[in-house]
Amino acid sequence: MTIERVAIIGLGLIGGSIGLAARAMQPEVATTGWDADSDVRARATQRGLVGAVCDSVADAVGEADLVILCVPVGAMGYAAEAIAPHLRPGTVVSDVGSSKRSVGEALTKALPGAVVIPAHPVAGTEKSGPDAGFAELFRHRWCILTPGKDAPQDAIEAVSAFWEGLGAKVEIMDADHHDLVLAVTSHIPHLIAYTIVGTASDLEDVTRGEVIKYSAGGFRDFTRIAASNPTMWRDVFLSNRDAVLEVLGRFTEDLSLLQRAIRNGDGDTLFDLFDRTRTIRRSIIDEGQDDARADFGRGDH
Ligand SMILES: NC(=O)c1ccc[n+]([C@@H]2O[C@H](COP(=O)([O-])OP(=O)(O)OC[C@H]3O[C@@H](n4cnc5c(N)ncnc54)[C@H](O)[C@@H]3O)[C@@H](O)[C@H]2O)c1
Ligand SMILES: O=C(O)C(=O)C[C@]1(C(=O)O)C=C[C@@H](O)C=C1
Repeated sequence: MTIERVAIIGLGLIGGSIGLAARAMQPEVATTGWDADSDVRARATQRGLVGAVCDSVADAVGEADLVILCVPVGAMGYAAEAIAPHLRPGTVVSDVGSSKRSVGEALTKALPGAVVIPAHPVAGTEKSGPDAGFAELFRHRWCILTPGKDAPQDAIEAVSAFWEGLGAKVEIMDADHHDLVLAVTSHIPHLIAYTIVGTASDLEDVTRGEVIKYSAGGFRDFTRIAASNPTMWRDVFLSNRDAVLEVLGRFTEDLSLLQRAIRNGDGDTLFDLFDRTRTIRRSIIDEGQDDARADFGRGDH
């Protein structure tokens, strides 16, 4: 199948970035969009996030070959129910949710008989809303597709080609495996950042303002992550509960080992871990996974 018309539901950071990227890199594809928030629709029109920002969800999706739901994970089921009566036969429905098992189930339930190809672009920033999107967001970044085993191959290929056309690299994965991997690489790191910034803030009285005053280094990096969208991340943790709790259990065990090493003056344990993690950081840089962040200034502001 060929994708000639794409509808984007939710015109915040990710939906807006898809629209801008498609308009810049696949100008032959017509883009429509809709957002539940009228202020977002107005701003999306001003910024030209999609070719046409529609006044109704029906107008946005009615002619689409591909509809991409770009709303918080907890709203995916509602968004799918809203588009369901307006889809024509053959339209492929996808999403960009950060967790995949529960979203896939919600979409399949709300859209019986429709072709559903869940997706997750592993690219983003701590910003949100219609002003946050930019066309280069997905360049050189992974987009993971988690189609069910009965998903038609031509739809998988069409969605893959669309993402590759936005500059992304595509990988196919089982939804449960995705949720475990992303719990390790994305969800727990965000939880750790939220925790340390919250703990530091609670200690403000003890340190008499010095937490903020001297937050030039590592702590500042944590505050960027901890500034991420609260609605989005609440939904991610509630939707990926099992994998997050499993990884969190392992993490707290490892933290306890470090606690014991510090108490016992066991420098070898500390050094061995820090040496190993430095190697991991270097291998990530060598694989070029930091290129896009460096190129497009997504880091510290
Ligand atoms: N932010 C990231 O770094 C990142 C990266 C990859 C994937 N994601 C996923 O992308 C999705 C969107 O995240 P975002 O960062 O673009 O959020 P965002 O807050 O920037 O945008 C979400 C938009 O969805 C709209 N919306 C909410 N409910 C809706 C509904 N029922 N119908 C229509 N519009 C609705 C909101 O008004 C908002 O404009 C989430 O599922 C998130 O897990 C985010
Ligand atoms: O770079 C960031 O700020 C992000 O948080 C992006 C990030 C990530 O953890 O890597 C966040 C959530 C997504 O689902 C995908 C990407």
